[in-house]
Amino acid sequence: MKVVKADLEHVAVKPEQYPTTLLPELALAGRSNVGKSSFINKMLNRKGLARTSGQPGKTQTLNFYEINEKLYFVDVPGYGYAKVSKSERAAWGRMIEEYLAEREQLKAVLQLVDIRHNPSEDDKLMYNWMKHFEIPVILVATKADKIPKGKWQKSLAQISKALDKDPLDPILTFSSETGHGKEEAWKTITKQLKV
Ligand SMILES: Nc1nc2c(ncn2[C@@H]2O[C@H](COP(=O)(O)OP(=O)(O)OP(=O)(O)O)[C@@H](O)[C@H]2O)c(=O)[nH]1
Repeated sequence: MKVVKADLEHVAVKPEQYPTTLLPELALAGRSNVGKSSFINKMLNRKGLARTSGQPGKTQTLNFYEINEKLYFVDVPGYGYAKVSKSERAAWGRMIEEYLAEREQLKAVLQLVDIRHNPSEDDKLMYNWMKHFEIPVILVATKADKIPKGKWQKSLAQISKALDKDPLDPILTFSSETGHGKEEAWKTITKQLKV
């Protein structure tokens, strides 16, 4: 998809602050530091739109990016960041759960995992939880430039196995560094969201 317009339109911590439009939404989830902000910026051709900090755990709100007046990317705060307190973690859980479990406009979740590592317990919990709620998941293995291309398939197979991935959920490779996987990701997203 050619992105002609992309802006952060809504920042929410509760449902009253969600957009009132009926555009389809794609939520983006992943461990802190997995490369979510970099993914968003690359997909939207906008360098500084989503913050890339190198400091994990920064985003604590649901950020709605409206794209071409057709769909939203919803940036969900990264999970599995060790330094947040128990109460912060609980608040995070409630906010995310409220959104993921109840939002009508949510058509799919794009879950990012690092291609170099086996999925963490948090990755597995998140994936299983989405499957429990019957939300389609698009898995994206990030930082693909960090391992040789010859190892990609093996890593994808390992990740799929560890997550007990539903065969219907696509798994793609991506690099924000090189732009690899961008077209495929857009194809998969537009198909899933029917936009
Ligand atoms: N080599 C390489 N580095 C990447 C890639 N994607 C992200 N990074 C680096 O990984 C670090 C984390 O990236 P972010 O995009 O800030 O990660 P995030 O998931 O948004 O982090 P939080 O804000 O903590 O949720 C940064 O130093 C990025 O430059 C990639 O595809 N390749």
